[in-house]
Amino acid sequence: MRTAYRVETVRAAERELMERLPEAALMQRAAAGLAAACAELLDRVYGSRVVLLVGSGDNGGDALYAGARLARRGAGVAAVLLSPGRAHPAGLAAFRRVGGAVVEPGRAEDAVARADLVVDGIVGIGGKGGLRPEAAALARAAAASRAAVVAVDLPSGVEADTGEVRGEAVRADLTVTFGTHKPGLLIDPAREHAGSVRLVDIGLDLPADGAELEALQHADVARLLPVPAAESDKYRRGVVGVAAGSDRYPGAAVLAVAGALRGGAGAVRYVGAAGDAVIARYPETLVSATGPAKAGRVQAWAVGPGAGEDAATVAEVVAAEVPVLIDADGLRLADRDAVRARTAPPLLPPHAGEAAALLGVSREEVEAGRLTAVRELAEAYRATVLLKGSTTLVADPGGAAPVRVNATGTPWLATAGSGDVLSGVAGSLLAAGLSARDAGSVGAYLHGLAGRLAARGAPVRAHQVAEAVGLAWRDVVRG
Ligand SMILES: NC(=O)C1=CN([C@@H]2O[C@H](COP(=O)(O)OP(=O)(O)OC[C@H]3O[C@@H](n4cnc5c(N)ncnc54)[C@H](O)[C@@H]3O)[C@@H](O)[C@H]2O)[C@@H](O)CC1
Ligand SMILES: Nc1ncnc2c1ncn2[C@@H]1O[C@H](COP(=O)(O)OP(=O)(O)O)[C@@H](O)[C@H]1O
Ligand SMILES: [K+]
Repeated sequence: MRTAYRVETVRAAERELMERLPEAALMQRAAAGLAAACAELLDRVYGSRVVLLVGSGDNGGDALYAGARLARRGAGVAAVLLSPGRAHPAGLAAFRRVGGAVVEPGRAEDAVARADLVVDGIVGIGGKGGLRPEAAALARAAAASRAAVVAVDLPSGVEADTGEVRGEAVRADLTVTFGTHKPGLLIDPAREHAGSVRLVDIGLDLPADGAELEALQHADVARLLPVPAAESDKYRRGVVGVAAGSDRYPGAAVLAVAGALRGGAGAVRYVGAAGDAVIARYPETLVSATGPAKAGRVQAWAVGPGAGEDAATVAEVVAAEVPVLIDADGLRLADRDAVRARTAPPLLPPHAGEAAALLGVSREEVEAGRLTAVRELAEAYRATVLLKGSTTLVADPGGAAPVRVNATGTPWLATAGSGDVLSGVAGSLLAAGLSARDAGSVGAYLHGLAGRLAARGAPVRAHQVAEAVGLAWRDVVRG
């Protein structure tokens, strides 16, 4: 499991560790990791041109100490000091001792333009809001130059705790972060500014139950996948009910069933107007002619994809005793009070547009503040909410558990019907006995990986994503 902690938790762990260590030891650990990552990126340190962008806090201190290390290895290192009188004194002294140069005011953008590597030590976890104007000008110069950009701890200007980017921010090729990931490194739009992320262990002791975010890895997913035992039969493996599709949108039913057949349940039962289309494509489906309430034994329902205006079916599913997933048209048609009144919180997987409609805000607002949006929705609907998109987030109501983040996906998944496949996969996992939180996050993990495997860098259709879920499953199990 990969975890990310909020700034206040990082600072508390840092204080506790500093009491036991000699002065500046932590910063030296950070700088050593940072310099090593820079050296790797440069390939040849000797003779390379490195420019440090140095703010007035400890983030700038890290950059200065790392710059001193690179200078000792023969790089030509110059520092741009944003507030010359307030740069980290010991870091600056160490940098000057090895012959590091300070760039004169007025020459900074020119130096950045000619650099091989720019180290962004403007601001780290002490940052507030977007970059101030002088810093923003340097970020633009770095983006315009051919230099590689390495961010220290975080790309300057992004919000560490939320992943929001409220103004201008540095765009890095690599971010070297210390002690733990910060939420902003895993959630868009900030994640996109970070480039690839390398974590340097500086010995911080973080509380096991205090993470803000967690990201499942292959091994975590492998442990959660439902695997039939010797005594299993199709009922024990779980029957998932899919209530989807309409005369107008029969394809959504086929795609949701395609996902459900590959999500680990023992059988898929279908109710709705698209029974003929479903059975033609998937003869293994149990098609019922009734509504959900009379359809027969089901351990979980997935309702909503392509449902059109069929509010009655959605209401029957919302009233069901078993776990339910409510998606797409179902999100619009479901009665909020009935959703909130359920004993077992349902799983709701909106995309940003659907989430915006449920919250009564704009889509842009949801995309700019994904973490806030997913938490608010989970509270408003007393539901486990899976907010889809470039970084998928899964939040439980109550706010106590870390939000799960999934990054296995690819933008190729932004294709019509791929969300219907996810509904089927996650519904199937619910029927197999996973909690809403696990079904959502394991479903998103498999679906994202399936998208990647199916696309391999080219356009992909939703059906191919469903077909690749088995490949993703095997990939996870193999480790
Ligand atoms: N907390 C930890 O565990 C460790 C922290 N270290 C480093 O220390 C950093 C935190 O240092 P600080 O607390 O001194 O804070 P920072 O250096 O992150 O930021 C504070 C400085 O940034 C300026 N600033 C704030 N918002 C700005 C904006 N929007 N535009 C331009 N400038 C802005 C402030 O005026 C202040 O001078 C970490 O990010 C990391 O790089 C490491 O040295 C090792 C351990
Ligand atoms: N930029 C992106 N990067 C990664 N995954 C994405 C991106 N955009 C969309 N997706 C994924 O693609 C799927 C699209 O679902 P959805 O928007 O509901 O499509 P549809 O309604 O056509 O089925 C979701 O799983 C979502 O997370
Ligand atoms: K930084």
